[in-house]
Amino acid sequence: MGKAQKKTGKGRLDKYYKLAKEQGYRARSAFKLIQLNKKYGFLESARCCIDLCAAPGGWLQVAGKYMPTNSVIVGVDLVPIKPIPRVVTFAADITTVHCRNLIRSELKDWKADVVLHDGAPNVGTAWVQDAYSQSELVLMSLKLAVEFLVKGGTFVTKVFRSVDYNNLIWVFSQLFGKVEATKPPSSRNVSAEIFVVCREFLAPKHIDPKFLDPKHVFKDLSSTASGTDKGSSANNAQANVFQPEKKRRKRDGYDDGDYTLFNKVSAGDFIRNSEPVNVLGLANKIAFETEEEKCWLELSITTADVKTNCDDLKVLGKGDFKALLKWRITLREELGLDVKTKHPDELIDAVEITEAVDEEQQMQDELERLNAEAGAKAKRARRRANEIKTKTIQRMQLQMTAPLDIGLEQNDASLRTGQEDVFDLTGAERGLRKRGGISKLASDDEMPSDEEELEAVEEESEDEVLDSEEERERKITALEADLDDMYDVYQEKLKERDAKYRVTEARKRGGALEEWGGLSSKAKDDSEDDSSEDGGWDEMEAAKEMGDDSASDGSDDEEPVVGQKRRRSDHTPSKKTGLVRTPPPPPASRAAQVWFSQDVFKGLDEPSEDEVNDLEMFSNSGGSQQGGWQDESEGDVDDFDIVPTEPDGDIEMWNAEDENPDDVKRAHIQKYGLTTAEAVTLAQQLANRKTTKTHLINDGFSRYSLNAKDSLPSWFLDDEAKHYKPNIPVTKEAIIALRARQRALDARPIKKIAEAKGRKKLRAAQRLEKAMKKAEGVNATADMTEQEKAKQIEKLMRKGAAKGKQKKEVKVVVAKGAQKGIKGRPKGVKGRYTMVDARMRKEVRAKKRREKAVKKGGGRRR
Ligand SMILES: C[S@@+](CC[C@H](N)C(=O)[O-])C[C@H]1O[C@@H](n2cnc3c(N)ncnc32)[C@H](O)[C@@H]1O
Repeated sequence: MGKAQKKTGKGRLDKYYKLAKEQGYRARSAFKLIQLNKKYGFLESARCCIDLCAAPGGWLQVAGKYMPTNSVIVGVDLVPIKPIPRVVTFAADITTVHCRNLIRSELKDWKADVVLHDGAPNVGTAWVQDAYSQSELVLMSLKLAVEFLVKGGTFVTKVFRSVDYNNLIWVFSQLFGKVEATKPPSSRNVSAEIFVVCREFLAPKHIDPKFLDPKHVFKDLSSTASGTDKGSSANNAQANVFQPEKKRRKRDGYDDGDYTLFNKVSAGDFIRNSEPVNVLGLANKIAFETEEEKCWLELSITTADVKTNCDDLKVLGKGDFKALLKWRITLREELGLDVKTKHPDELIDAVEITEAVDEEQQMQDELERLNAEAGAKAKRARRRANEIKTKTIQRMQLQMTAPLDIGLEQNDASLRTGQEDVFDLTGAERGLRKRGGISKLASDDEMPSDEEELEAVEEESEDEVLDSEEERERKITALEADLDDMYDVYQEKLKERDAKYRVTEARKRGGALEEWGGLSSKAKDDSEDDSSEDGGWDEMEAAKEMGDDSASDGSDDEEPVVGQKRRRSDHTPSKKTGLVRTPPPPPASRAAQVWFSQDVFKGLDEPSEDEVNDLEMFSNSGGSQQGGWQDESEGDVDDFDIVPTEPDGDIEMWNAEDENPDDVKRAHIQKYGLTTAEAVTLAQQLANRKTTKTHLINDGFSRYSLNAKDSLPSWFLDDEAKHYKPNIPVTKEAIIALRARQRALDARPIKKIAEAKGRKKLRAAQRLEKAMKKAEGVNATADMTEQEKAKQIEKLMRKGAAKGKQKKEVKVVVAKGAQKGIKGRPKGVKGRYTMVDARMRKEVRAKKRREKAVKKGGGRRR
């Protein structure tokens, strides 16, 4: 058994407690139901469930999660339960009629598929009393269960290991087809609780009320069951002799008419009785009282040991009993009661045989033997399956079999070929071939054909010694190495194919920007290789040709690459021009091709003279910004990319690798503020002195930071980088603060509106300027009086300050009611107006639709 769990203090806050907190369950007990349901699966198919003693509601939450939507869930407890979505709860005592009525009124004539009971009375210190009231509560819950359960339904209850346990199980087995007691892993070892899952409710038409009456169940059942109890007197007597070491409980009390604790038998009875074993088992002492018996004491066969043994039979062991039985046989022969036909030892053998008849022991031995056999068999099967799998993978690499032959991997999406993000085994194979791995494998003389392999497997099953541990280890190591290789090849493929991936990788490595374009000479070689093979880039292109929109995401990302400034680590100056030669970029995606085929990009392939000069200057001076433009003067159009660039903000970004990461972070925070809820939470905690810098630093030394990564495979590390991260709790306040900031950002006008406002301002300024000029003209006029000038200027300025041409307001009059069908101006309407009616609205809308369709060119034409 494992280490005992602490039930107090921190021992309570075990992993299930934490899990419950993490997953939002109200009580750790939720996991008990989850585990019970995992084993028996009663919730998924249930449409109605009653949870008795449900507070605070952990089991209800689980029921709500696992049961189908629209199912009915009712929870009852002495204390009120906080609302849970789609769960009805009552506060009631489950032992009362009131509770029963409440459930009835809720369910009407529905029946429950599952009744749960995790009740525990409010326990005090008297254990026996507590256990009894728990058993009573269980019986009460059973009473409700039998009333509300549908035939075939399930009743799950918690019982305690106590004297009543067997009685309860007996009652359950009278009412249910299957009764199993189990202790889910989340139930603490120190707890005496056990969960009993009763399935297949028999729904008998009439249930004897005694089954549900604590008085009868907990008192009378033992006598009912005693008929089959092994501890009946005769059995006990045998057992006392053959296994005297075992102390048996006297479950059925004293035998009828025998109320004495001390039994004495006479030696004569023992010698003459045809069942001496029973005599030995039942008696406490063999007495030598008659004259004849006293004579037997004088015989040489009656040794001192025999005399002592006869004095107190209850303290004897198996050997002593054997000695007494031998003595009895010899004496009977002396007395002429038996003919000396058999050697006493033979008789003892017979006794031994009788002893072996101890069924319980026999069954246990047999079970142990069978278990051991089954275990060994399973181990052998596992080992063989591993072997076969290893070989199948090797064969697959040699294209001797399809991936579907491997049961496990065939479901693994990462192994499916023909998709962008797959763990491309074809590619892996190519990679291996490049590394000589496949050739190594292929040249391996030991590689068997299918038949050979089958034979080998058969041979192996005959001769298990061949499967030595070392051999297995060696093969597993080889397999792991192969898998690592495949993963590397897969990563390379990914880089070649997916621009997005390259960007992410580049960022991750803090500016390993040579990865950006995948344009190193090696990449070029690879791409050439690939072009002759299936899969890879060609496959993707082919997929796109076939209108595979899903790939267009990645291609969209590539668009900016053409015009962007790139940095290469691998730049070789051209012999002729001294320009930096870079391998060609991967062919643009279809979307990119369409985009760059527009007129506006025409001619961009050829740099102007000035640009070439600039480029030469850059390259000669060891400038690090190249790519994009093609150097046709080489006549090798596809081979070289040259990017003319000017130092700008981007360069700073690309050179970020040289900077101190802390400085970069600080600059980022200064520019954009804290952007994550975790960061805001920590900042608030620091500001409110809820934590200190030292604390945070100490917390930094966690399992995440001290995670040894030596000799771990790269695929594992990549995966861990994605998922093995500290979970920093965030506060409500942090979220509120971030949301407020986001709202403020959202409230800022969008660019278009800001531009429109700017235009408006500009026009107003232009108008004012125009008015001022005119006013100056008026002022300079000599043939106007000062008063006239002032009037004129005021008029001009007013006009200048006013908005542009105001649209004249048109009043819309709906042609209904009194206005319907009238000709001319409607009554009470002044100024410009327009009449509208429902017909007109439809026509206008239809017209607009048609216009739109014609514009798009795809609409229906009439
Ligand atoms: C262990 S808790 C149940 C936990 C629950 N299964 C969960 O997951 O949240 C036991 C509950 O039994 C309730 N209880 C005890 N006696 C009861 C009774 N006679 N009627 C109703 N509820 C009772 C207690 O109030 C207590 O809330």
